[in-house]
Formats: sequence, C-alpha cells, structure tokens
Amino acid sequence: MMQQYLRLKAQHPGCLLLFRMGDFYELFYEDAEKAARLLDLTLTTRGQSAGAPIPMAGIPFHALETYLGRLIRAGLAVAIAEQQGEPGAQKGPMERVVTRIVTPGTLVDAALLDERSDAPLAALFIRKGKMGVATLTLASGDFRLLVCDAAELEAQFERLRPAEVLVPEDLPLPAVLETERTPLRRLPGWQFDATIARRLLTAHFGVQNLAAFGVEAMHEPALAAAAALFEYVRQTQKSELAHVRALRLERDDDYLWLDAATRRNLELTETLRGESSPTLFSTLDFTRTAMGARWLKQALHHPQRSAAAARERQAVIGRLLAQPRTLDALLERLDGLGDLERIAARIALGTVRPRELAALRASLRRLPELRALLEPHREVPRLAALSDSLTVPPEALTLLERTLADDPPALVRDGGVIAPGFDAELDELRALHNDCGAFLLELEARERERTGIATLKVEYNKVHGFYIEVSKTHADKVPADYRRRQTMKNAERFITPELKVFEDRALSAAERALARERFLYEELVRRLLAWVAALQEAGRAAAELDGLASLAQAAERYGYVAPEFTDTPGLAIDGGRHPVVERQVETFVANDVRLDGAAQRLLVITGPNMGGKSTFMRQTALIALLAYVGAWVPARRAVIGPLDAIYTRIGASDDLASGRSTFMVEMTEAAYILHHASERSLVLMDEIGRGTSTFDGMALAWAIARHLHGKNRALTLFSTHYFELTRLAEELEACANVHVEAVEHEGRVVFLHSVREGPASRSYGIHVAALAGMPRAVLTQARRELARLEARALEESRQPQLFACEPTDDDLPAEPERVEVLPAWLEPLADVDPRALTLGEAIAWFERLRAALRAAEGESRH
Ligand SMILES: Nc1ncnc2c1ncn2[C@@H]1O[C@H](COP(=O)(O)OP(=O)(O)OP(=O)(O)O)[C@@H](O)[C@H]1O
Repeated sequence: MMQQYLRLKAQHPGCLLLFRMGDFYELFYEDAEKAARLLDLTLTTRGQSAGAPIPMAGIPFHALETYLGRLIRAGLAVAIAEQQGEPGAQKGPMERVVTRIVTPGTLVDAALLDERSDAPLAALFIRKGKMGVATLTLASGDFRLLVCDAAELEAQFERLRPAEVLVPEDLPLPAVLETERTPLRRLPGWQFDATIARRLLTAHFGVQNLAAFGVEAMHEPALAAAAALFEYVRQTQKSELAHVRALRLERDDDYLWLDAATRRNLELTETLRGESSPTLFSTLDFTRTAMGARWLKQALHHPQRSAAAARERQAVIGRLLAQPRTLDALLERLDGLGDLERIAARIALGTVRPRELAALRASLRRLPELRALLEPHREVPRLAALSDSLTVPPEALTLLERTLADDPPALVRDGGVIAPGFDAELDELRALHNDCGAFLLELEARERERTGIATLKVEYNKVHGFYIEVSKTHADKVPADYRRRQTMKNAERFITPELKVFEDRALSAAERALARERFLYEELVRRLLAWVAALQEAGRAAAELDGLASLAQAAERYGYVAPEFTDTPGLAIDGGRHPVVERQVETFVANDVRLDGAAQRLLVITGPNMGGKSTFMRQTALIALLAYVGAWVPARRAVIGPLDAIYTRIGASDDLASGRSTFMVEMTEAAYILHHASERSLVLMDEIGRGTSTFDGMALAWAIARHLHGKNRALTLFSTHYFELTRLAEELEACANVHVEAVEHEGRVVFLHSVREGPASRSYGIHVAALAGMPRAVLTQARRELARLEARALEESRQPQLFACEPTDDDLPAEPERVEVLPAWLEPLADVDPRALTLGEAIAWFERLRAALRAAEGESRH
C-alpha cells in the first residue's frame, strides 16, 4: 500500500496527496505534518520507513469539502486518490486512482469558490524585458493573453489578482513575486513554449491559425505562458475545457492604466487594510446576483479608454433611472437568478450538480420575461444588445423540464434526480422498488391458496433475504419447487424460483435505479453542452444588466450625475464628492476642481493635516475613473477629457517584506510616475518627500513637481506640507495654489473641508496634535520650538532663497511685483506694545503678517 502511495505521490509532485483508506483520507510524511499544522489534525504514525515511524494524519471522508476549502485557501494544490472496486474483491491492497486535483487557480466547485469574485489562474513568461501573461478563469471560461513590459508585473498582478500563478522554474523570481502571498507553481521551463501553444490552441479552437484572434508575432511570450497554463489545466481537470471558446487579447490601450499603488490607494474593492468595506465597490454594490457583483468589480478595475463605450453604459443607467418601473421589474426578475456563467462552465467541465441544473431551469424560465422588459427600450443600443444576448434556444429549457426532477437532491448519488416519466427503464426499476410490499402480499395469498397452508408467510430479513416460512406441522404440504433456505426450531424457511427472481430484481433495483439515474444525468449534461456558449453569453448579459442596474440605484440614492466627455484634456468638476467618504460623514463638503492642459495643469494643495487634502485628491481620481467605467458620478457637474492613466503616490507604507524603506517605496513609485505619465494622465502626489529629512524632502518634492509640470505635462494634484512649494505657482505657467480651509476657534482648529484658491495660511500641525491628545508639556515645547524656527527662517529669508529657481527652457519665471500698500487689518498693530505680548500672541501676529505678505504677492501676480 505504501508503494502505491509513493507512486501516486511521485506522479503528482507539488500536490498534497489525500489517500482514501476506508472512512478516512490519510496523509503521510511531510504532507501529514503540513496538514496537521494547517488543519489542526492529530499527527500519528503508521508502520516504519528506514527504521523511522511514518508520520500520518487523517481527515474523515464526510468532512472532505471543509478541510479542502482550508487547504486551498492556504494556497496548496491537493490531489485526491479514491479507492476503486469493492473491498476484498481483489488480492493485495485496493486499487487507488487520483480522481480529482484541486488547486486555488482551478477551482470550479461552488462550495469552494467565492461567489462574488473571480480570481483567475495566471501563467507568466518573461523574456528580454517583455512579459507574456496568460490568464484563465476556469469558472467562466474567460481566457486572455497579454504582452507588456516586465516592469508592469506588480501593476498587472494588482489588476488581475490571480488565485495561483505558474512560472518557469528557470525564471529568476522578480521581487514582487517573492513577497506575494499568491501561491506560485514553478513548472519546467520547456512547458513554456509558443510552438506548443499554437498547436494546442489551434486544435482546441478548431482553427487553422490564431490570426483570427489577432495573435501576432509580438504575442510569442504570452503564447509561451499559455502553453504551460493549458497543460496545467488539462492535467488537473482531466477535461476538454469545452467552455473556453475564445481567446481574448488584451491591449494596453484598452483600459485606463492604473498602477498597483493606485488600485490599492483608491480602495476600489479592498481597503488599504485589506477589508472589503467601505470601498468603492461596497458603496456602489446593489447587485442582485453573484454574477452582477463580479461584473461590477471587474468594471471598476477596468475603466475603458473609450468615451463612446462609457456613454453607452451611461445611456442604460439614464434609461433605467427615467423608467423607475422598468428598473423595479428588472430587479425583481434578477433577484435569485442562477449563476448562468458558472453553471455553464460546470456543464462544460462535467461537474455540474443537480440543484445547479434546477437553478438553471428556473433561470431559463425567467429569461423571456427579462427580455420582454428590455424590448421597449431597443433604441438604447446597449440595452438592445443585452436583450439579444439573453436568448437561449428553448430546447435547452424543454430538455431540462422533461429530464430533471422538480426538486432534485444536492448529489446524484442521493437518487431522485431524473423526472418520473422520462425513462421507462428507470420508472420500472423505481416501481419495482416501491411496489415490493404489494407483490409480497400478492405472492403470500397465492401460495397459501396453492399449498393450503393458511399460516404460510412471505418475509424478508437482512441476512437471508426473502423467504417463505412454513411451520413444521405443515412440512408435509410443502410443494416440490420449494428449496430450503433455513431450518428453525418450529419452522422451515424456503425460497421458490419465482421469489428468487423477484429478490434479485428487488435488491438490485435500487442500485440499478441509481446507476440508471447517473447514466441519464451524464447524458443530460452531455446534451446541455450544445448550449454552453449561449448560456455563457446570457450569463454575461444578465451580469452586466445587474451591474448597470446597481450603478443606477447608487446614482439615484446618492444623487449622482452623468458626466460629460470632451476631447480636450482636462477635468472640470463642480461640487465633486468622495463617493465613499460622503457615506461615512454626517455632512460632506462638496468641492470644485479644474485642471486643463494649458492654463492650469498643476494644483499645489496645502492645508492642515486632517483638512481633507487626500479626500479631495482621491475623489477627483474616483470621479474620473467612474466616468470611464460608464457610471454616473458624485458631483453637480463633471466634464472629463481624454485620460490614459491615473497614477497615485499616496501615503507611506513600509514594504518591510521586500526590505524597502518607506522612503524607498515612495521614491520608486514617484520615479515610475515621472517615467510614464503623459499629458493625458491624472497624477496624484500626496505629501511626497515626507519620508526623508526636511530639506531633502522639500528639494525633491519641488523638483518632482516641476518635472511633472514641464516634462510630463500631466494633470497633477500635488498636496504638500512644505509651504515653500506654494511658490511654484509664481514660477510655472500652468500651476496654481489651492488650500483646504480651516479656521481657528478658541485655540482649536476647525476643519471646513472646503477647497479654496491660493495657498494655506499656516500649518495647524500643533493644533492637530492637541486634538490627538498630545501631552500639554510636549505641545508647549513644540510651540516654543516653532517660534524659534520661524524666527530663524525670517533671518534666513534675508539671505538668498533656498530654492531660487533657475530658469529652464520650459518655464519662464514670472518676477513677482512688490505691493507697497498696507492693508487695513494691520493698523491695530501700531497700538500693540511688543513687550506686553505673550509669546503665543507674538507668534500669531507674526503668522498673520507672513500670510498677508504672501497673499499680497499672490494678488499682485493676478
Ligand atoms: N469634503 C469633506 N467633507 C466632509 N468631511 C471631510 C471632507 N474631506 C475630508 N473629510 C473628513 O476629514 C478626514 C480627513 O481627511 P483627509 O484624510 O483627506 O485629510 P488630509 O488633509 O489628507 O490629512 P493628512 O494630511 O493627515 O493625510 C476624512 O476622514 C473625513 O472624515
């Protein structure tokens, strides 16, 4: 038996092997140790190997799914070996065969899969700085290829969020993958071969060559990845993947580019802490089906570049909002609609369960109503297309209605899956089983009459089966065709040829009925294969309808508007709000933002901590993103120009795992942006430079801002706590200052959260620290130190400026003019006795003076 175990183990390297032994799945050696640790199982031993006891752990067979779920979530691949044949039927150990391999990226089982998320299997191949990616979502059949820069690895990872990744053994692991929690499988390098892929894929899709899918020479690296991926899936699924019907090439310019940091920072589907709420998705999600939820997540992660595509979706939302009754009826029909997409995949893989087919039948009954609902709105092009996609040939429903029982059990082996009246043989077997009692009574009456023994009984027990019992007193009346089965004290038990035939049939009827059902069920699934493509398409359409209806409901409840698109780069948002934060606070202060390529492409945002800078920047990005998703947006009005990417550098997070300091992460991300951002990119820079010493940080922030303005010419929101950076507006042609407003009230800061033109007047850091409950002594000391620093700064300001700008070709510094007028509010100063002032009052005057000077400078420029 151990030899058998070791052979199976060797055939499935990289898998945890669950080895069926009676009522348990056993694990041995390291597998046992690993499983005992992960699943909290008792580790025992069995037999010996090379003098040492063999570690063993077991899982009761009926709890397999639960334990399997935990192993898969821990990233393991599991092979399950079942016993074959009857126990004791052959000599030696029972035959065992691996019947199922479950890996995180190839899950299709409803019990193990997250209903509301898709996580594909991905394969990577990197050569000469180019990365080929192949992904397959087995549960829906979605198969894609992509070629991109190897440097985009992390961003692609964040976008695709694969459940499992296949990489060639000989690939030096990029740092990102080393720290990834996603399970990695290293496969032999030769499996990553574009020639093999061409052969496999042309055969699979039944085409001469892959040109039909747009595959060209440049896609070689992705094909190499696809070869390994296909082989892996075929091996683990032992299936032909009939539901993988097309290959989609992803192009970099299909979608708005969101780098890894941006996806995380904008908290699209996961908060920075890794929770699922509150996020953009959790806020907008009113979907009624799991398919709809998956569609919406996917849509939020893939804003399209094309304004035309966005407008199509917008139009659907608009129509649903204009026709509340249609929307209500639509929601009612979507409620409880089965997961057509995944059911279709399971049909193709031959793993679909009876209840899922019952759900499919119920859903197919509803599709015509859903379609009828959309018919009157055919002039909205997307609705017409969705309505057309909801068509599944009626034969599929007819077949299910005839074949499948009304309320089938969860598993085929429970019996009762096939409808009565569908199959004569099955009906007869079932009748035989059910009519047992009647037959026996009838036989008893007949035999009594024939033998004249009034006490004759026909009975059954488990050990001896059916028998006719005659008391000893009547032994002489027993007919010649009775065969003795058992002798009792006072009676004899007999069997007749007729009863024997009945016995054989009755006992095996139940078993045969079950076998017949299994056969008919498999036949049903095979016949359903013909409609897999139609079901997939209907599923996708229902998912999109559900997703768009969800966006419509969000728009309605939260008061969103349809954004407009323009061809001129820039953003003009009136009364913009942060979709998630506005749900968390009592009153949200709406803000405007204007960015355009020519006059104002760099906004320097200053103001106190907690003032709302990050919220303002993020909401701008979210509104732009939602616009290209095709959703309505939280604003009074929004006009959005063409965008190719959103980049963010927000917050400082230590990347301890890869040994990069906060500052290193910050600079790496910033460098990436400077290398990639274009005139059509929206860039958010939040407090860049704060990870290093003040002067270093300030100098870097200053140079980065100038680069974004002059070289990238990107649409940039640049928040900073370096007040010196507000001077950029004087030097750069398309730079302006805004600040988040806060007022002091009785020695405390009150945040108004409104964004105003011009720079902030001072840093409220110490007040915020007070709000945070900093000890008084520390605050007092800080105030003193601030005063000292400011005094020194005043001194230094008489010396040459720290960051006097050297004129460059692209920015002509505008020489600020001095204003010689004293504003009215300064007049009371004339009456103040400096010696009577407290230090705090003196600082306050000093601050006001400085702010006034700056404001005056600003005004004179305008
Ligand atoms: N426009 C707004 N209306 C109402 N509340 C807001 C608004 N903007 C921000 N807030 C509230 O203020 C809090 C702080 O905002 P935010 O994180 O944007 O500040 P910040 O200026 O970026 O601070 P820090 O510099 O410390 O990161 C938010 O969590 C939110 O509760």
